[in-house]
Amino acid sequence: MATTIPVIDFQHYGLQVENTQTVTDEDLKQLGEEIHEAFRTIGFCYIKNHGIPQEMIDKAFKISKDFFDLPVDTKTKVKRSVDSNNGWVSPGRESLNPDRPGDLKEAFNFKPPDEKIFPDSDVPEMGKIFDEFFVVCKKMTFRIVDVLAVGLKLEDREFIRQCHQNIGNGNKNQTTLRSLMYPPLPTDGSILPGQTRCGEHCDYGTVTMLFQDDIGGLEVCNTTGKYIQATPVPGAICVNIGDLMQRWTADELKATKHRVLIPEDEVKKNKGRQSMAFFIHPDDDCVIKCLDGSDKYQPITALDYLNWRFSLTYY
Ligand SMILES: O=C(O)CCC(=O)C(=O)O
Ligand SMILES: [Fe+2]
Repeated sequence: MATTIPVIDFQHYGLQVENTQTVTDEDLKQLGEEIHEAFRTIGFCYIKNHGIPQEMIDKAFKISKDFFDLPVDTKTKVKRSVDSNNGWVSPGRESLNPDRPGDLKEAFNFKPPDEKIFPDSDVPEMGKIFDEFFVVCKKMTFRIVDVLAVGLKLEDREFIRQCHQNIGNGNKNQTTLRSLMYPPLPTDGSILPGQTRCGEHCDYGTVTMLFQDDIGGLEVCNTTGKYIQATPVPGAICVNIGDLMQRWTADELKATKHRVLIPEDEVKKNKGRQSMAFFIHPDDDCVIKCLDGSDKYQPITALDYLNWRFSLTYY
C-alpha cells in the first residue's frame, strides 16, 4: 500500500545527460520500474537530479511574483481568454473542486507561441523567461515519458514521446505552463466556509510537473484515501499523472486527487505561496485509445477530452 510519495533519482537520465545514447538499458529499466510503481499506486513521485537548472526555476518564480504584484487593472489587460486559455486567471475565478467556493489563488497560463499575452511594458523580461522555461520543461517531459514507456513495457519506446511532438506549438498541442500565486490569507473573516487555496481535483492531461516554493501545503490522497502532505523536497520536481493518462492506460496508472488547504500555521497563513505547474497534453489530434487494447474507455482525441474538462471547470 502506498502511503508516501517516492523520490526517484534521474541522475542517469536527467537533462544533465546530454548524450542519451550512453544511457544503459538497465538504468532505463530501473527508472521505468520506479516510475511505474509510483504512478500505479499513489500517482505522484518526486524527481531529483532532473537537470533543470535551479537558477531558471528561481527566475521564473521571481518574474511571476513581479507579475502578480501588478495592479489589478494592469493584470486585467492580459486576462485569460476563453479561446486560448492563456493569460491571467483572477483570484476566486476557478473552483477546481466545483463543490467549494472559488479557490484563493490567481494564476497566469502560457502556451507558446502567444507572446502578445505578456505585459511587456510592465514586466519586460517575462516573455523571455517563460519561453526559456517552457523549452526546458518540454525537454524534461520527453525524458519522463520515455521512462514511462519503458515502465509500461510498450513495444515502441518512442510512442508516448511521439504523441507529444507538438508541445510548444499552441495550434496543435495544449501543453501549458501555469504560474500560481496563493496570496497571504485575509484576516478579516472574509474566507467563505469550505473555501480553500486549491480544491480537490485530478489534473486533466497526461503528466504534470509541479515546482513549488518552500511553504508547502500541497496534499495528495494516498491509496488508503487519506490526504498526506507533499512536502517540498529541495531541488526536486513533484510529478503526477493526469486523468487522460489513467484513461489511456485503462486505469493501470492512477490520477490522484490533490489539493492545497489553508495552512493552520499563522506564519504560513500570512505568507503567500507560489508554485508553477507544467500541464502536459498529447497533441490535439492524438486519439487516446486504451494502450492495452481493452477499449475500456471510448477513443477520444486529446483536444476533445480537454475541452470537455474545461467546460466543467469554467461556467
Ligand atoms: O499549487 C500546487 O501545489 C498545486 C496546484 C495544482 O494542483 C493545479 O493547479 O492543478
Ligand atoms: Fe493539480
